[in-house]
Amino acid sequence: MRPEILYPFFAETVSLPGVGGRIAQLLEKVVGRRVLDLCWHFPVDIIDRRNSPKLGDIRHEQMVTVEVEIGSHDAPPPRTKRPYRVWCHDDTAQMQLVFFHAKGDYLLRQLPEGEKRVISGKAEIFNGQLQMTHPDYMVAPNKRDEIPAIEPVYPLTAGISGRVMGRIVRAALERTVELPEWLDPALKKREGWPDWRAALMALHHPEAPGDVDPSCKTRRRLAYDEFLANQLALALIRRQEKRKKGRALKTEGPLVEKLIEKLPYRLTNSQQECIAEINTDLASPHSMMRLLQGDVGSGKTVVAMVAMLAAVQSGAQAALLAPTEILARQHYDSLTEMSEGLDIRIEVLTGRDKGKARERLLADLAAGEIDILVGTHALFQKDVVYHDLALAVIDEQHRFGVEQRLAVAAKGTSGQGMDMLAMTATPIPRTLTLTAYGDMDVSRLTEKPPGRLPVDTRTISLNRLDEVVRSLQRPLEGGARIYWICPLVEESEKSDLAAAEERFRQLDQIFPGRVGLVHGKMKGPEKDKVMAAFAGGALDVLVATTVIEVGVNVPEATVMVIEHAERFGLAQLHQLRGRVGRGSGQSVCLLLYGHLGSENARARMKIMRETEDGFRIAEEDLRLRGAGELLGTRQSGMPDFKVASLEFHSDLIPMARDDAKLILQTDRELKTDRGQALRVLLYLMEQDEGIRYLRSG
Ligand SMILES: Nc1ncnc2c1ncn2[C@@H]1O[C@H](COP(=O)(O)OP(=O)(O)OP(=O)(O)O)[C@@H](O)[C@H]1O
Repeated sequence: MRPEILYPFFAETVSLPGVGGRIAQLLEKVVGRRVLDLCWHFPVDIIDRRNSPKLGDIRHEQMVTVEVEIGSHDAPPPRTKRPYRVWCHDDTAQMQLVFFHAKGDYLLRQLPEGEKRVISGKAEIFNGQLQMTHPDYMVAPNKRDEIPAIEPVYPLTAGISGRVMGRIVRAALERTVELPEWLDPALKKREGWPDWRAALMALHHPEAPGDVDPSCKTRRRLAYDEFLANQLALALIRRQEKRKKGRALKTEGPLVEKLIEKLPYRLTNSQQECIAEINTDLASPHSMMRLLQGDVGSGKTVVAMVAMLAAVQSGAQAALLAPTEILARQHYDSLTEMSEGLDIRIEVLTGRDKGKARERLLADLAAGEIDILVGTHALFQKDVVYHDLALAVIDEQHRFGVEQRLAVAAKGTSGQGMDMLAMTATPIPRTLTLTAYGDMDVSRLTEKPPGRLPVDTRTISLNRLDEVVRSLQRPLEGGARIYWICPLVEESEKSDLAAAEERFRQLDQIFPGRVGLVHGKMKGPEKDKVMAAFAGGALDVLVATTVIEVGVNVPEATVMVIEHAERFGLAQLHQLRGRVGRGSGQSVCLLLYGHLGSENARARMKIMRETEDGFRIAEEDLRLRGAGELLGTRQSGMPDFKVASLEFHSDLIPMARDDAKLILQTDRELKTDRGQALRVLLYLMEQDEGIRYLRSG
């Protein structure tokens, strides 16, 4: 149960003064529903109103607070678009105050002719005339104090102005209370970190530009708190899993032997090493928590299959969780193909399966008649009951946080530990794996199957689109298959779709009957049909939005065209490029760029040309990642943090991990004063799933 001291933090924003239903709704979109969410809504900049020059000294676009005398009002004739203007002056110059859609009476009251006023806002010089449009503040000189010297600038949403957002956040902060200190005093002292509430207040009341810098000390304290909560939660869950009686699976047996015998290729050394590491875990009576990290196309599927067969030949079941329906079905197809002649039953279950068929499948699953179940999140819904699930494989390009992990663990046979194998193609740098996986063990596929040629990557301006399209003729005649990826347009799936549809029509005119289109808004079966046609060679060009997840495996595809490549993050580009170069043919990746406005975009293109090494790309990605600049960063499979930023604070992660470990060694059930405070922290950061494993205290 959430401690009472935190109640104010979890109150709804509508309970705040000045927040009605409409504002609460708008807030929910960008910030969230609760007071707590407002606490984490930090300013990104400041407005400094301390500059108070004479009118004659003002520069264009300067933020100023000036004392003036109000002159004449120049109201526009009715029903014209002209703005309302008010003249004012000091002893050096004149300035025009400009108001659109203004109410004259209101302005006459606010700015009576002949009176002094203090005005604050951004001044501009327009055709030689000094003016200020919609000043932020207009007060009588004796109320000058009402104008804040420095104001925080918050990220906004349409419908809520900066002023209103500032007021709402301040109202939320007033509700907050000091919380017991959960930090180790020595650490706090060493880092020079403030108390928790003081840190929160300071971040919302910046006094200098440095105070809104995410790497400032105050922000680091709160980031550390969040990492600490994350690491503690993971450690608690891991401890709980370890407490369960694990089971030893038979890693050697007829199924695995047969599979390896009939594979059309030899396993790479790297695959063999990973299989050996996994086998050691499976064969031991402890639960496995392992991450299989392998670059795109490194052959993770067969490694997972070997592990799943170990479960099956031990008389138990295995499940494979894929991030999307397409991938679930693709995994299902490739596992089914691999299992030919093995006499096992593999089935697939996604959100699409409903009614009688689903019921039958669930009945068979509960009866133990299904050996391997592949699917999406539907695998872990409440009514899905396994006969005896021993291994869950999570092929994960998406979030795999604490909650997801618990949902998976809940499907094991009661009281028994379950083995978990997470697979990721995102080569996340080591420290970062800690945030998603805690101290999970890691196996790495460092080698790609032999005979793969490097992908020839080129960057080309979108201005040369026609040329690019023409150049596809040759490879198509040679039997190549081509992916054409249309970019994600921020927050408007509609226009994504429109762009993709237009490109589809255009290409279809040039290569009639050979082009297919898949996008996120399509129904599952429709998508499958197009994918199958492309995989089978009935279609040669596949136009797709990136919503179509990236894990597809069509070894015959050798050309990848990515439109507006500059809009993608490095990790995503790498993933997409990884769809080609999976067979023995020479592959090409064409990165079509629109506008390489930023340094960063140029750097990303350059790195893509230079290397195919996923680890190098991941490091560069992290280095270059401008917060919010990249689309689709969520796909990297990392948990979302509210305060901490992987870009600025990742050095704190190992510290938090060690701290969490030590805490649980010395205060196993979080019973000491600090332990109690840490419980509060876990609830505050909404990482409290692990608390239920503590003896009450
Ligand atoms: N040892 C091997 N020798 C030759 N080909 C292999 C080997 N292992 C796997 N493959 C083939 O390589 C291709 C890629 O394998 P797989 O789909 O498992 O990659 P992956 O690691 O899942 O990559 P991604 O994350 O990009 O989907 C498949 O066509 C598979 O049959």
